[in-house]
Amino acid sequence: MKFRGHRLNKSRCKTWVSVFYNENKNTDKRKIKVFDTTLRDGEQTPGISLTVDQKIKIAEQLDELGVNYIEAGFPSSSEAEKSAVEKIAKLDLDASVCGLARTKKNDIDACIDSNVDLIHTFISTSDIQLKHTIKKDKEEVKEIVSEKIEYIKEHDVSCLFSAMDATRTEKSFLKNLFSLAEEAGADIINIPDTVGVMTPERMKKLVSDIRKDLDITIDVHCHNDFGLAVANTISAIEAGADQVQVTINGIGERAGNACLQETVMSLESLLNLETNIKTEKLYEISKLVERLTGIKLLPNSPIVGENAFSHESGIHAHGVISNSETFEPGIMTPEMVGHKRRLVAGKHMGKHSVKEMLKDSGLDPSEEELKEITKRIKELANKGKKITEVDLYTIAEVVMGSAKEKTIDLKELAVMTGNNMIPTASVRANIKGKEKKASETGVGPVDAAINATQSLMNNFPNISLTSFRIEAITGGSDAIAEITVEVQDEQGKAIKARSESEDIVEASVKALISAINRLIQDK
Ligand SMILES: CC(=O)SCCNC(=O)CCNC(=O)[C@H](O)C(C)(C)COP(=O)(O)OP(=O)(O)OC[C@H]1O[C@@H](n2cnc3c(N)ncnc32)[C@H](O)[C@@H]1OP(=O)(O)O
Ligand SMILES: CC(C)C(=O)C(=O)O
Repeated sequence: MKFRGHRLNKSRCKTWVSVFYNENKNTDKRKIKVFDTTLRDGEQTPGISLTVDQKIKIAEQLDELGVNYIEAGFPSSSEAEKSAVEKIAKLDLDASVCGLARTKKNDIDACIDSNVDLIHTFISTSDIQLKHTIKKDKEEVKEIVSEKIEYIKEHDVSCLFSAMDATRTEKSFLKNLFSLAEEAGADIINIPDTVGVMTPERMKKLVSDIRKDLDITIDVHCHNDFGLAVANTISAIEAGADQVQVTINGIGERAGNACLQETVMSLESLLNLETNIKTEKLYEISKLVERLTGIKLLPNSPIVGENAFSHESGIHAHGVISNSETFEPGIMTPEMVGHKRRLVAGKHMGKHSVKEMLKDSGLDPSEEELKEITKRIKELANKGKKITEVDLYTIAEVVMGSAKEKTIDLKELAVMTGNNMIPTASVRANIKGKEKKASETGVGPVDAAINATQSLMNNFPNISLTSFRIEAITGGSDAIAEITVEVQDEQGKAIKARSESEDIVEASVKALISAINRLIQDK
Protein backbone atom coordinates (compact mmCIF):
# COMPACT_ATOMS: atom_id res chain seq x y z
CA MET A 1 0.00 0.00 0.00
CA LYS A 2 1.13 3.49 -0.74
CA PHE A 3 2.46 5.50 2.17
CA ARG A 4 0.18 8.36 3.19
CA GLY A 5 1.67 10.98 5.49
CA HIS A 6 3.98 10.47 8.44
CA ARG A 7 1.16 9.11 10.57
CA LEU A 8 -1.46 6.97 8.88
CA ASN A 9 -4.51 8.04 10.85
CA LYS A 10 -8.04 6.67 10.87
CA SER A 11 -8.20 6.86 7.12
CA ARG A 12 -10.79 5.14 5.00
CA CYS A 13 -7.93 3.11 3.65
CA LYS A 14 -7.28 1.61 7.10
CA THR A 15 -10.91 0.70 7.66
CA TRP A 16 -11.18 -0.90 4.28
CA VAL A 17 -8.04 -2.98 4.66
CA SER A 18 -8.88 -4.35 8.09
CA VAL A 19 -12.52 -5.05 7.26
CA PHE A 20 -11.47 -6.76 4.05
CA TYR A 21 -8.83 -8.81 5.83
CA ASN A 22 -11.01 -9.91 8.72
CA GLU A 23 -14.26 -10.48 6.84
CA ASN A 24 -12.68 -12.45 4.06
CA LYS A 25 -10.98 -15.09 6.13
CA ASN A 26 -10.91 -18.09 3.85
CA THR A 27 -13.06 -20.80 5.35
CA ASP A 28 -11.10 -23.57 3.60
CA LYS A 29 -8.02 -22.88 5.65
CA ARG A 30 -7.13 -25.07 8.65
CA LYS A 31 -8.62 -23.43 11.74
CA ILE A 32 -6.68 -22.99 14.96
CA LYS A 33 -8.47 -22.28 18.23
CA VAL A 34 -7.21 -19.59 20.57
CA PHE A 35 -7.37 -20.25 24.31
CA ASP A 36 -6.56 -17.03 26.13
CA THR A 37 -5.11 -17.28 29.63
CA THR A 38 -4.33 -13.59 30.26
CA LEU A 39 -6.71 -13.61 33.23
CA ARG A 40 -5.20 -16.78 34.75
CA ASP A 41 -1.53 -17.45 33.85
CA GLY A 42 -1.16 -13.81 32.74
CA GLU A 43 -2.33 -12.64 36.14
CA GLN A 44 0.25 -14.94 37.76
CA THR A 45 2.91 -12.43 36.58
CA PRO A 46 4.64 -11.41 39.81
CA GLY A 47 3.06 -8.23 41.13
CA ILE A 48 -0.16 -8.30 39.10
CA SER A 49 -3.52 -8.44 40.83
CA LEU A 50 -6.55 -7.46 38.80
CA THR A 51 -9.80 -6.37 40.42
CA VAL A 52 -13.03 -8.12 39.50
CA ASP A 53 -14.07 -5.13 37.38
CA GLN A 54 -10.73 -5.06 35.58
CA LYS A 55 -11.01 -8.79 34.83
CA ILE A 56 -14.51 -8.26 33.46
CA LYS A 57 -13.32 -5.40 31.24
CA ILE A 58 -10.51 -7.54 29.80
CA ALA A 59 -12.84 -10.55 29.35
CA GLU A 60 -15.32 -8.43 27.39
CA GLN A 61 -12.59 -7.13 25.14
CA LEU A 62 -11.13 -10.62 24.65
CA ASP A 63 -14.58 -11.75 23.57
CA GLU A 64 -14.80 -8.92 21.05
CA LEU A 65 -11.35 -9.90 19.83
CA GLY A 66 -12.77 -13.34 19.02
CA VAL A 67 -10.83 -15.75 21.25
CA ASN A 68 -12.46 -19.18 21.51
CA TYR A 69 -11.77 -19.67 25.23
CA ILE A 70 -11.20 -17.27 28.12
CA GLU A 71 -9.50 -18.83 31.12
CA ALA A 72 -11.02 -16.46 33.66
CA GLY A 73 -9.13 -17.62 36.76
CA PHE A 74 -8.59 -20.23 39.46
CA PRO A 75 -11.85 -20.15 41.48
CA SER A 76 -10.67 -22.09 44.53
CA SER A 77 -7.73 -19.74 45.10
CA SER A 78 -9.80 -16.99 46.77
CA GLU A 79 -13.35 -15.72 47.18
CA ALA A 80 -12.66 -12.65 44.99
CA GLU A 81 -11.23 -14.87 42.25
CA LYS A 82 -14.27 -17.14 42.39
CA SER A 83 -16.57 -14.14 42.20
CA ALA A 84 -14.67 -12.80 39.15
CA VAL A 85 -14.93 -16.17 37.36
CA GLU A 86 -18.64 -16.45 38.22
CA LYS A 87 -19.33 -12.95 36.91
CA ILE A 88 -17.41 -13.57 33.69
CA ALA A 89 -19.27 -16.88 33.19
CA LYS A 90 -22.56 -14.95 33.52
CA LEU A 91 -21.66 -12.37 30.86
CA ASP A 92 -23.08 -14.54 28.10
CA LEU A 93 -19.99 -14.15 25.96
CA ASP A 94 -19.44 -15.88 22.63
CA ALA A 95 -16.19 -17.30 24.01
CA SER A 96 -16.36 -20.34 26.31
CA VAL A 97 -15.34 -19.48 29.86
CA CYS A 98 -12.86 -21.75 31.60
CA GLY A 99 -11.81 -22.15 35.25
CA LEU A 100 -8.60 -23.77 36.52
CA ALA A 101 -8.60 -26.58 39.11
CA ARG A 102 -6.00 -28.86 40.61
CA THR A 103 -7.09 -32.51 40.44
CA LYS A 104 -8.80 -31.92 43.78
CA LYS A 105 -12.55 -32.23 44.40
CA ASN A 106 -12.63 -28.89 46.20
CA ASP A 107 -11.03 -27.03 43.26
CA ILE A 108 -13.27 -28.76 40.72
CA ASP A 109 -16.39 -28.01 42.79
CA ALA A 110 -15.41 -24.32 42.91
CA CYS A 111 -15.32 -24.33 39.08
CA ILE A 112 -18.66 -26.16 38.87
CA ASP A 113 -20.21 -23.63 41.30
CA SER A 114 -18.86 -20.81 39.11
CA ASN A 115 -20.80 -22.21 36.15
CA VAL A 116 -17.88 -22.27 33.76
CA ASP A 117 -18.21 -23.95 30.35
CA LEU A 118 -14.88 -25.73 30.64
CA ILE A 119 -12.81 -26.98 33.60
CA HIS A 120 -9.06 -27.03 33.10
CA THR A 121 -7.66 -29.58 35.53
CA PHE A 122 -3.95 -30.24 35.90
CA ILE A 123 -1.52 -32.44 37.77
CA SER A 124 2.27 -32.71 37.86
CA THR A 125 3.70 -35.49 35.71
CA SER A 126 7.50 -35.02 35.57
CA ASP A 127 9.66 -37.01 38.01
CA ILE A 128 10.94 -33.85 39.71
CA GLN A 129 7.45 -32.50 40.31
CA LEU A 130 6.01 -35.90 41.31
CA LYS A 131 8.67 -36.14 43.99
CA HIS A 132 8.75 -32.54 45.24
CA THR A 133 5.37 -31.05 44.40
CA ILE A 134 2.62 -33.58 44.85
CA LYS A 135 4.64 -36.41 46.44
CA LYS A 136 2.80 -39.14 44.52
CA ASP A 137 3.92 -41.97 42.25
CA LYS A 138 2.87 -42.50 38.64
CA GLU A 139 0.22 -45.13 39.44
CA GLU A 140 -1.45 -42.78 41.91
CA VAL A 141 -1.42 -40.00 39.33
CA LYS A 142 -3.10 -42.24 36.72
CA GLU A 143 -5.86 -43.11 39.17
CA ILE A 144 -6.43 -39.48 40.20
CA VAL A 145 -6.55 -38.29 36.58
CA SER A 146 -9.18 -40.84 35.50
CA GLU A 147 -11.24 -40.30 38.61
CA LYS A 148 -11.27 -36.49 38.47
CA ILE A 149 -11.97 -36.27 34.74
CA GLU A 150 -14.89 -38.68 35.19
CA TYR A 151 -16.11 -36.52 38.09
CA ILE A 152 -16.04 -33.39 35.89
CA LYS A 153 -17.86 -35.15 33.05
CA GLU A 154 -20.52 -36.50 35.45
CA HIS A 155 -21.35 -32.84 36.09
CA ASP A 156 -21.84 -32.28 32.40
CA VAL A 157 -19.00 -29.80 32.05
CA SER A 158 -16.35 -29.95 29.33
CA CYS A 159 -12.88 -30.93 30.51
CA LEU A 160 -9.40 -29.84 29.52
CA PHE A 161 -6.62 -31.93 31.05
CA SER A 162 -3.04 -30.63 31.45
CA ALA A 163 -0.05 -32.80 32.29
CA MET A 164 1.93 -30.17 34.17
CA ASP A 165 5.63 -30.13 33.16
CA ALA A 166 4.76 -32.43 30.21
CA THR A 167 7.93 -31.53 28.33
CA ARG A 168 10.14 -32.91 31.15
CA THR A 169 7.94 -36.00 31.63
CA GLU A 170 8.94 -39.53 30.64
CA LYS A 171 7.36 -39.85 27.16
CA SER A 172 5.74 -43.31 27.60
CA PHE A 173 4.11 -42.21 30.87
CA LEU A 174 2.90 -38.99 29.27
CA LYS A 175 1.33 -40.79 26.31
CA ASN A 176 -0.24 -43.34 28.62
CA LEU A 177 -1.71 -40.58 30.77
CA PHE A 178 -3.18 -38.70 27.80
CA SER A 179 -4.79 -41.93 26.54
CA LEU A 180 -6.31 -42.49 29.98
CA ALA A 181 -7.55 -38.90 29.98
CA GLU A 182 -9.20 -39.41 26.57
CA GLU A 183 -10.82 -42.65 27.78
CA ALA A 184 -12.10 -40.90 30.91
CA GLY A 185 -13.88 -38.36 28.70
CA ALA A 186 -11.51 -35.37 28.50
CA ASP A 187 -12.46 -33.13 25.58
CA ILE A 188 -9.06 -31.50 25.19
CA ILE A 189 -5.56 -32.45 26.34
CA ASN A 190 -2.92 -29.81 26.86
CA ILE A 191 0.85 -30.22 26.55
CA PRO A 192 2.39 -27.55 28.76
CA ASP A 193 6.04 -26.57 28.41
CA THR A 194 5.78 -25.43 32.02
CA VAL A 195 9.36 -24.23 32.46
CA GLY A 196 9.95 -23.25 28.83
CA VAL A 197 12.69 -25.76 27.96
CA MET A 198 11.56 -26.84 24.50
CA THR A 199 13.01 -25.92 21.13
CA PRO A 200 10.88 -25.79 17.97
CA GLU A 201 12.38 -29.11 16.70
CA ARG A 202 11.76 -30.94 19.98
CA MET A 203 8.25 -29.55 20.24
CA LYS A 204 7.46 -30.76 16.74
CA LYS A 205 8.66 -34.27 17.58
CA LEU A 206 6.76 -34.47 20.88
CA VAL A 207 3.48 -33.17 19.47
CA SER A 208 3.56 -35.39 16.39
CA ASP A 209 4.22 -38.46 18.60
CA ILE A 210 1.25 -37.62 20.82
CA ARG A 211 -0.94 -36.72 17.83
CA LYS A 212 -0.57 -40.29 16.46
CA ASP A 213 -2.30 -41.76 19.53
CA LEU A 214 -5.08 -39.23 20.14
CA ASP A 215 -8.24 -38.15 18.37
CA ILE A 216 -9.25 -35.35 20.74
CA THR A 217 -8.18 -31.71 20.53
CA ILE A 218 -4.52 -31.09 21.34
CA ASP A 219 -3.66 -27.81 22.99
CA VAL A 220 -0.22 -26.40 23.85
CA HIS A 221 0.87 -23.97 26.57
CA CYS A 222 4.43 -22.70 26.15
CA HIS A 223 6.43 -20.59 28.58
CA ASN A 224 9.04 -18.10 27.45
CA ASP A 225 12.05 -18.84 29.68
CA PHE A 226 14.39 -18.95 26.66
CA GLY A 227 12.36 -16.56 24.52
CA LEU A 228 11.03 -19.46 22.42
CA ALA A 229 7.39 -19.62 23.55
CA VAL A 230 5.89 -18.35 20.29
CA ALA A 231 8.30 -20.39 18.12
CA ASN A 232 7.49 -23.57 20.09
CA THR A 233 3.76 -22.89 19.87
CA ILE A 234 3.98 -22.42 16.10
CA SER A 235 6.00 -25.62 15.81
CA ALA A 236 3.37 -27.52 17.78
CA ILE A 237 0.70 -26.32 15.36
CA GLU A 238 2.84 -27.41 12.40
CA ALA A 239 3.06 -30.84 14.05
CA GLY A 240 -0.70 -31.21 14.32
CA ALA A 241 -1.82 -29.43 17.52
CA ASP A 242 -5.23 -27.75 17.22
CA GLN A 243 -5.22 -25.06 19.84
CA VAL A 244 -2.85 -22.50 21.40
CA GLN A 245 -2.79 -21.17 24.96
CA VAL A 246 -1.59 -17.59 24.86
CA THR A 247 -1.75 -14.29 26.75
CA ILE A 248 -2.05 -10.70 25.59
CA ASN A 249 1.43 -9.11 25.57
CA GLY A 250 2.90 -12.49 26.58
CA ILE A 251 2.45 -11.83 30.29
CA GLY A 252 2.56 -14.78 32.70
CA GLU A 253 4.72 -16.69 35.18
CA ARG A 254 8.43 -15.74 35.13
CA ALA A 255 9.31 -14.74 31.53
CA GLY A 256 5.67 -15.17 30.53
CA ASN A 257 3.66 -17.20 28.06
CA ALA A 258 3.41 -17.29 24.28
CA CYS A 259 2.14 -13.86 23.27
CA LEU A 260 -1.32 -13.87 21.68
CA GLN A 261 -0.69 -11.18 19.10
CA GLU A 262 2.62 -12.68 17.94
CA THR A 263 1.24 -16.21 17.79
CA VAL A 264 -1.95 -15.25 15.95
CA MET A 265 -0.19 -13.08 13.37
CA SER A 266 2.44 -15.79 12.77
CA LEU A 267 -0.28 -18.41 12.30
CA GLU A 268 -2.26 -16.22 9.93
CA SER A 269 0.38 -14.30 8.02
CA LEU A 270 3.28 -16.75 7.98
CA LEU A 271 1.52 -20.14 8.00
CA ASN A 272 -1.64 -19.04 6.16
CA LEU A 273 -3.85 -20.65 8.82
CA GLU A 274 -7.07 -19.20 10.18
CA THR A 275 -8.08 -18.12 13.68
CA ASN A 276 -11.26 -16.43 14.83
CA ILE A 277 -9.33 -13.33 15.91
CA LYS A 278 -10.35 -9.90 14.63
CA THR A 279 -6.78 -8.86 14.22
CA GLU A 280 -7.55 -5.16 13.83
CA LYS A 281 -8.43 -5.15 17.54
CA LEU A 282 -5.01 -6.41 18.67
CA TYR A 283 -3.44 -3.01 19.30
CA GLU A 284 -6.34 -1.77 21.39
CA ILE A 285 -6.47 -4.82 23.67
CA SER A 286 -2.72 -4.81 24.09
CA LYS A 287 -2.94 -1.21 25.35
CA LEU A 288 -5.80 -2.11 27.70
CA VAL A 289 -3.82 -4.97 29.26
CA GLU A 290 -0.71 -2.78 29.46
CA ARG A 291 -2.69 -0.11 31.32
CA LEU A 292 -4.57 -2.39 33.70
CA THR A 293 -1.59 -4.60 34.60
CA GLY A 294 1.04 -1.86 34.64
CA ILE A 295 3.38 -4.16 32.65
CA LYS A 296 4.79 -1.93 29.91
CA LEU A 297 5.68 -3.23 26.47
CA LEU A 298 9.11 -2.50 25.05
CA PRO A 299 8.96 -0.11 22.06
CA ASN A 300 10.43 -2.87 19.88
CA SER A 301 7.72 -5.40 20.80
CA PRO A 302 6.47 -7.12 17.65
CA ILE A 303 3.02 -6.32 16.20
CA VAL A 304 1.86 -3.71 18.75
CA GLY A 305 5.05 -2.05 20.09
CA GLU A 306 5.49 1.67 19.50
CA ASN A 307 8.19 0.99 16.89
CA ALA A 308 6.56 -2.02 15.21
CA PHE A 309 5.76 0.07 12.10
CA SER A 310 7.96 3.13 12.73
CA HIS A 311 10.78 4.22 10.46
CA GLU A 312 13.57 6.62 11.39
CA SER A 313 16.46 5.46 9.19
CA GLY A 314 16.67 7.48 6.00
CA ILE A 315 17.15 4.51 3.67
CA HIS A 316 14.17 2.65 5.14
CA ALA A 317 11.91 5.72 5.28
CA HIS A 318 12.79 6.60 1.68
CA GLY A 319 11.72 3.10 0.58
CA VAL A 320 8.58 3.08 2.70
CA ILE A 321 7.43 6.49 1.40
CA SER A 322 7.38 4.95 -2.05
CA ASN A 323 6.05 1.50 -1.06
CA SER A 324 5.68 0.29 2.52
CA GLU A 325 6.54 -3.30 1.55
CA THR A 326 10.15 -2.27 0.89
CA PHE A 327 10.89 -2.31 4.63
CA GLU A 328 7.86 -4.00 6.20
CA PRO A 329 6.68 -7.60 5.90
CA GLY A 330 3.75 -6.65 3.65
CA ILE A 331 1.93 -9.85 4.66
CA MET A 332 1.27 -8.00 7.92
CA THR A 333 0.39 -4.30 7.79
CA PRO A 334 -0.32 -1.83 10.62
CA GLU A 335 -3.94 -1.66 9.46
CA MET A 336 -4.34 -5.42 9.92
CA VAL A 337 -3.48 -5.14 13.62
CA GLY A 338 -5.04 -1.75 14.41
CA HIS A 339 -1.68 0.02 14.59
CA LYS A 340 -0.23 3.00 12.69
CA ARG A 341 2.75 3.49 10.44
CA ARG A 342 4.93 6.44 11.44
CA LEU A 343 7.97 8.30 10.24
CA VAL A 344 10.13 9.33 13.19
CA ALA A 345 12.53 12.27 13.39
CA GLY A 346 16.05 11.51 14.63
CA LYS A 347 19.76 11.02 14.07
CA HIS A 348 19.33 8.46 11.29
CA MET A 349 16.83 10.31 9.15
CA GLY A 350 17.39 11.48 5.59
CA LYS A 351 16.00 14.34 3.53
CA HIS A 352 13.11 12.35 2.02
CA SER A 353 11.52 11.65 5.39
CA VAL A 354 12.20 15.25 6.57
CA LYS A 355 10.33 16.46 3.48
CA GLU A 356 7.48 13.97 3.97
CA MET A 357 7.06 14.87 7.65
CA LEU A 358 7.07 18.62 6.96
CA LYS A 359 4.45 18.21 4.23
CA ASP A 360 1.89 17.51 6.94
CA SER A 361 2.52 20.93 8.45
CA GLY A 362 2.22 22.64 5.11
CA LEU A 363 5.97 23.33 5.03
CA ASP A 364 7.68 22.91 1.67
CA PRO A 365 11.41 23.64 2.03
CA SER A 366 13.69 24.13 -0.96
CA GLU A 367 16.38 21.51 -1.64
CA GLU A 368 18.99 23.72 0.12
CA GLU A 369 16.72 24.29 3.14
CA LEU A 370 15.97 20.60 3.31
CA LYS A 371 19.68 19.77 3.51
CA GLU A 372 20.17 22.37 6.23
CA ILE A 373 17.18 21.13 8.29
CA THR A 374 18.42 17.53 8.03
CA LYS A 375 21.93 18.61 9.06
CA ARG A 376 20.60 20.50 12.12
CA ILE A 377 18.41 17.59 13.20
CA LYS A 378 21.46 15.31 13.11
CA GLU A 379 23.54 17.82 15.05
CA LEU A 380 20.89 18.06 17.76
CA ALA A 381 20.49 14.27 17.89
CA ASN A 382 24.26 13.82 18.13
CA LYS A 383 24.17 15.79 21.36
CA GLY A 384 22.15 12.90 22.73
CA LYS A 385 18.76 14.59 22.39
CA LYS A 386 15.65 12.66 21.55
CA ILE A 387 14.09 14.49 18.62
CA THR A 388 10.35 15.12 18.60
CA GLU A 389 8.09 16.39 15.85
CA VAL A 390 8.07 19.80 17.54
CA ASP A 391 11.90 19.94 17.34
CA LEU A 392 11.73 19.11 13.65
CA TYR A 393 9.11 21.78 12.88
CA THR A 394 10.87 24.39 15.00
CA ILE A 395 14.19 23.78 13.23
CA ALA A 396 12.44 23.85 9.87
CA GLU A 397 10.75 27.16 10.64
CA VAL A 398 14.00 28.70 11.82
CA VAL A 399 15.80 27.55 8.67
CA MET A 400 12.94 28.67 6.44
CA GLY A 401 12.46 31.94 8.37
CA SER A 402 8.77 31.18 8.75
CA ALA A 403 8.37 31.02 12.56
CA LYS A 404 4.86 32.01 13.58
CA GLU A 405 3.74 33.62 16.82
CA LYS A 406 2.87 31.11 19.53
CA THR A 407 -0.85 30.73 20.26
CA ILE A 408 -0.20 30.07 23.95
CA ASP A 409 2.57 32.05 25.60
CA LEU A 410 3.29 30.97 29.19
CA LYS A 411 3.75 33.96 31.49
CA GLU A 412 3.70 32.53 34.99
CA LEU A 413 3.58 29.19 36.77
CA ALA A 414 3.19 28.72 40.53
CA VAL A 415 2.83 25.50 42.52
CA MET A 416 2.15 24.92 46.19
CA THR A 417 2.72 21.51 47.69
CA GLY A 418 3.51 19.95 51.07
CA ASN A 419 2.76 17.02 53.34
CA ASN A 420 -0.38 18.60 54.76
CA MET A 421 -1.92 20.29 51.77
CA ILE A 422 -3.48 19.42 48.45
CA PRO A 423 -0.97 20.20 45.69
CA THR A 424 -2.29 23.24 43.83
CA ALA A 425 -0.98 24.98 40.70
CA SER A 426 -1.83 28.22 38.90
CA VAL A 427 -0.83 29.18 35.39
CA ARG A 428 -1.11 32.51 33.62
CA ALA A 429 -0.70 32.64 29.86
CA ASN A 430 -1.35 34.84 26.92
CA ILE A 431 -3.71 32.99 24.60
CA LYS A 432 -4.26 34.57 21.20
CA GLY A 433 -3.35 37.94 22.73
CA LYS A 434 -5.69 37.65 25.74
CA GLU A 435 -4.54 36.96 29.26
CA LYS A 436 -6.02 33.75 30.79
CA LYS A 437 -5.52 32.18 34.22
CA ALA A 438 -6.35 28.77 35.63
CA SER A 439 -5.77 26.97 38.94
CA GLU A 440 -6.20 23.28 39.66
CA THR A 441 -5.29 20.67 42.26
CA GLY A 442 -3.69 17.28 41.60
CA VAL A 443 -2.22 14.21 43.25
CA GLY A 444 1.18 15.89 43.18
CA PRO A 445 2.73 19.13 41.91
CA VAL A 446 3.23 17.89 38.33
CA ASP A 447 -0.32 16.60 38.15
CA ALA A 448 -1.66 19.90 39.53
CA ALA A 449 0.36 21.92 37.01
CA ILE A 450 -0.71 19.71 34.10
CA ASN A 451 -4.35 19.94 35.25
CA ALA A 452 -4.12 23.74 35.42
CA THR A 453 -2.60 23.86 31.93
CA GLN A 454 -5.30 21.54 30.67
CA SER A 455 -7.87 23.95 32.15
CA LEU A 456 -6.38 26.64 29.93
CA MET A 457 -6.75 24.19 27.09
CA ASN A 458 -10.54 24.31 27.58
CA ASN A 459 -10.17 27.04 25.03
CA PHE A 460 -9.26 24.21 22.63
CA PRO A 461 -11.79 21.49 23.49
CA ASN A 462 -10.73 19.25 20.63
CA ILE A 463 -7.18 18.73 21.84
CA SER A 464 -6.42 16.07 24.42
CA LEU A 465 -3.30 14.92 26.22
CA THR A 466 -2.69 11.31 25.16
CA SER A 467 0.71 10.51 26.65
CA PHE A 468 2.99 11.95 29.33
CA ARG A 469 6.42 10.53 30.23
CA ILE A 470 9.05 11.70 32.70
CA GLU A 471 12.63 10.45 32.63
CA ALA A 472 15.65 11.58 34.64
CA ILE A 473 18.59 12.11 32.29
CA THR A 474 21.17 12.76 34.97
CA GLY A 475 21.49 11.29 38.46
CA GLY A 476 20.99 12.84 41.89
CA SER A 477 18.29 15.05 43.37
CA ASP A 478 19.30 17.86 40.97
CA ALA A 479 18.81 15.56 37.98
CA ILE A 480 17.60 17.02 34.72
CA ALA A 481 14.13 15.73 33.98
CA GLU A 482 13.14 15.08 30.40
CA ILE A 483 9.42 15.30 29.75
CA THR A 484 7.82 13.96 26.59
CA VAL A 485 4.14 14.60 25.95
CA GLU A 486 1.80 13.73 23.11
CA VAL A 487 -1.38 15.64 22.30
CA GLN A 488 -3.99 14.66 19.75
CA ASP A 489 -6.81 16.43 17.96
CA GLU A 490 -10.22 14.97 17.17
CA GLN A 491 -9.00 13.67 13.79
CA GLY A 492 -6.34 11.63 15.56
CA LYS A 493 -3.47 13.88 14.48
CA ALA A 494 -0.84 13.53 17.19
CA ILE A 495 2.14 15.73 18.05
CA LYS A 496 4.94 14.86 20.46
CA ALA A 497 6.99 17.53 22.24
CA ARG A 498 9.83 17.38 24.71
CA SER A 499 11.20 19.72 27.32
CA GLU A 500 13.97 19.36 29.88
CA SER A 501 14.84 21.20 33.05
CA GLU A 502 15.99 20.64 36.64
CA ASP A 503 12.48 21.81 37.50
CA ILE A 504 10.21 18.93 36.65
CA VAL A 505 7.01 21.01 36.96
CA GLU A 506 8.21 23.73 34.61
CA ALA A 507 9.48 21.20 32.07
CA SER A 508 6.11 19.40 32.13
CA VAL A 509 4.09 22.54 31.47
CA LYS A 510 6.48 23.79 28.79
CA ALA A 511 6.39 20.48 26.92
CA LEU A 512 2.61 20.42 26.99
CA ILE A 513 2.26 24.02 25.80
CA SER A 514 4.79 23.51 23.07
CA ALA A 515 2.90 20.45 21.75
CA ILE A 516 -0.42 22.32 21.81
CA ASN A 517 1.06 25.33 20.02
CA ARG A 518 2.39 23.07 17.32
CA LEU A 519 -0.86 21.24 16.83
CA ILE A 520 -2.81 24.49 16.59
CA GLN A 521 -0.27 25.90 14.17
CA ASP A 522 -0.58 22.82 11.94
CA LYS A 523 -4.31 23.35 11.72
C1 LIG B 1 1.88 -24.14 36.27
C2 LIG B 1 0.81 -23.32 36.86
O1 LIG B 1 0.69 -22.20 36.52
S1 LIG B 1 -0.25 -24.06 37.95
C3 LIG B 1 -1.24 -22.79 38.60
C4 LIG B 1 -0.48 -21.99 39.60
N1 LIG B 1 -1.28 -20.92 40.07
C5 LIG B 1 -1.34 -20.60 41.36
O2 LIG B 1 -0.76 -21.26 42.22
C6 LIG B 1 -2.12 -19.37 41.69
C7 LIG B 1 -3.18 -19.55 42.77
N2 LIG B 1 -2.72 -20.33 43.86
C8 LIG B 1 -3.13 -20.11 45.16
O3 LIG B 1 -3.87 -19.18 45.45
C9 LIG B 1 -2.66 -21.06 46.19
O4 LIG B 1 -1.44 -21.64 45.79
C10 LIG B 1 -3.72 -22.21 46.39
C11 LIG B 1 -4.99 -21.61 46.98
C12 LIG B 1 -4.09 -22.90 45.09
C13 LIG B 1 -3.18 -23.28 47.34
O5 LIG B 1 -2.70 -22.62 48.46
P1 LIG B 1 -2.15 -23.43 49.75
O6 LIG B 1 -3.16 -24.42 50.18
O7 LIG B 1 -1.75 -22.40 50.72
O8 LIG B 1 -0.91 -24.30 49.22
P2 LIG B 1 0.44 -23.86 48.52
O9 LIG B 1 0.16 -22.96 47.39
O10 LIG B 1 1.41 -23.37 49.51
O11 LIG B 1 0.98 -25.27 47.97
C14 LIG B 1 0.41 -25.91 46.86
C15 LIG B 1 -0.37 -27.15 47.26
O12 LIG B 1 -1.05 -27.65 46.10
C16 LIG B 1 -0.69 -29.02 45.88
N3 LIG B 1 -0.85 -29.32 44.47
C17 LIG B 1 -0.22 -28.76 43.43
N4 LIG B 1 -0.71 -29.28 42.30
C18 LIG B 1 -1.66 -30.15 42.65
C19 LIG B 1 -2.52 -30.97 41.93
N5 LIG B 1 -2.54 -30.96 40.60
N6 LIG B 1 -3.40 -31.75 42.57
C20 LIG B 1 -3.43 -31.75 43.91
N7 LIG B 1 -2.64 -30.97 44.66
C21 LIG B 1 -1.76 -30.20 44.03
C22 LIG B 1 0.73 -29.08 46.42
O13 LIG B 1 1.09 -30.41 46.65
C23 LIG B 1 0.54 -28.29 47.73
O14 LIG B 1 -0.21 -29.11 48.61
P3 LIG B 1 0.06 -29.24 50.20
O15 LIG B 1 -0.34 -27.94 50.78
O16 LIG B 1 -0.83 -30.35 50.60
O17 LIG B 1 1.51 -29.53 50.34
C1 LIG C 1 -1.75 -25.25 34.41
C2 LIG C 1 -0.67 -25.41 33.41
C3 LIG C 1 -1.20 -25.53 32.03
C4 LIG C 1 0.30 -24.29 33.42
O1 LIG C 1 -0.03 -23.15 33.59
C5 LIG C 1 1.71 -24.63 33.12
O2 LIG C 1 2.05 -25.80 33.09
O3 LIG C 1 2.50 -23.69 32.94
